[in-house]
Amino acid sequence: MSFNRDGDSKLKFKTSKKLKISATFESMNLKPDLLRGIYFYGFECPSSIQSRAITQIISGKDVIAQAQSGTGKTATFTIGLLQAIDSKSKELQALVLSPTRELASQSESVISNLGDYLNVTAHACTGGKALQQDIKKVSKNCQVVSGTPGRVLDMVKRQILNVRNCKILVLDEADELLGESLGFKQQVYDIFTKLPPTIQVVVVSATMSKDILEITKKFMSDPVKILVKRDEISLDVIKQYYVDVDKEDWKFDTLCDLYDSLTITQCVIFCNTRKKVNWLSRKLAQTNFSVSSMHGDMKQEERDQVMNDFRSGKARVLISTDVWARGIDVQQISLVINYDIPDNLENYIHRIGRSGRFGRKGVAINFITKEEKPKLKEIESHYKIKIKPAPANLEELS
Ligand SMILES: Nc1ncnc2c1ncn2[C@@H]1O[C@H](COP(=O)(O)OP(=O)(O)OP(=O)(O)O)[C@@H](O)[C@H]1O
Repeated sequence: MSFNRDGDSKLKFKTSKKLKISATFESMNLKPDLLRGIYFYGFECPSSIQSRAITQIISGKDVIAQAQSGTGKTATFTIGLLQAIDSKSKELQALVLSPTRELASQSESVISNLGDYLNVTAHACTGGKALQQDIKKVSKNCQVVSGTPGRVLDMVKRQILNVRNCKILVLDEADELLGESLGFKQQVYDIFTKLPPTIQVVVVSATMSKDILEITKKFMSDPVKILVKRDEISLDVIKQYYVDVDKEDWKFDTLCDLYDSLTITQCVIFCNTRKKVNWLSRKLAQTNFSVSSMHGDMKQEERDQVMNDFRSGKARVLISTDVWARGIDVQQISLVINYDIPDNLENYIHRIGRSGRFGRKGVAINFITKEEKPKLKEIESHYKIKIKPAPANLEELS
């Protein structure tokens, strides 16, 4: 009933010394059209990770960039790779890998937007869609690919994706891509072996265990490291609570009591299995509560529809599995509910990080049965945080 520990209490890996901090985007010596793209996108000042990591990426070094969820890691690697793109060459020059299709598409959209004035050509290569569409897109003019490992590897093996001039590889949510649980590790290695030996590697995540850092030694050379201590990973802007539900059966009633607060802005409810997501959505629908749901067993068209509805605000409450835990950026989410406590320590941080984006306020509520109590304690001691009991009047939370 407890989490796997990585034994990283004596962290050997440390943030590199004397890192230059750029207080403004102007001071980063970016291409004028890239700078225009950044301002047009609405960014004024770089975040902490952006002011440290972008110039390191631009210098061509391998970089490990860890920063809390919602603090702008996507723009960090995007600005770095866009600066490296040679606009005269129409060949693939940058490859971004992500663990989910939705995240790969989201990153493609950020790359295309920030690179708009550079006329960058980017494409999302993700599973669940006809390969034919990808072939068409990447065969003529595609400078950046953002994809999931399975689809990208397939395209590289079939020589649809020509990687011979690829200069930079980004592993987003790197600890998930390089961990043992989802089976991406081998695919990522296989892709890596096909890339030019001079490839620059950038790895990014909010969570980075010692084991993962150890693995990066195999394919990164003397990387610049920007790391976050464990007790600083959890964001202060996200208030964390638990509700003692004692028995599993009581979770549903607690959720129904909360429903009005869920719909004030937007909310994500996490369950640990696809089956439970289906069960909970059905049960809420029967009780006349309007909810959407998404998990990895659904058809891609359905997943796309749910994403569109949720991003547009048409759907306000989303029930999902950990397929939604990482990276997805919807600024209006102010509440995350862990209907079940997640199965690993990292995903706790990623799940609650769907709220509290870029300094906004967020609330996370954990439903805890007697059996789940030890897991909550472990989360508290691992991240050195205190998760308080939710106030009796849950309205007070928002
Ligand atoms: N410099 C900036 N100024 C204003 N907003 C920013 C800036 N950088 C990023 N943002 C916004 O902050 C939000 C979160 O950024 P992003 O999704 O890159 O976070 P992240 O660190 O990758 O999070 P996660 O760990 O969840 O993947 C986005 O909506 C993004 O547009």
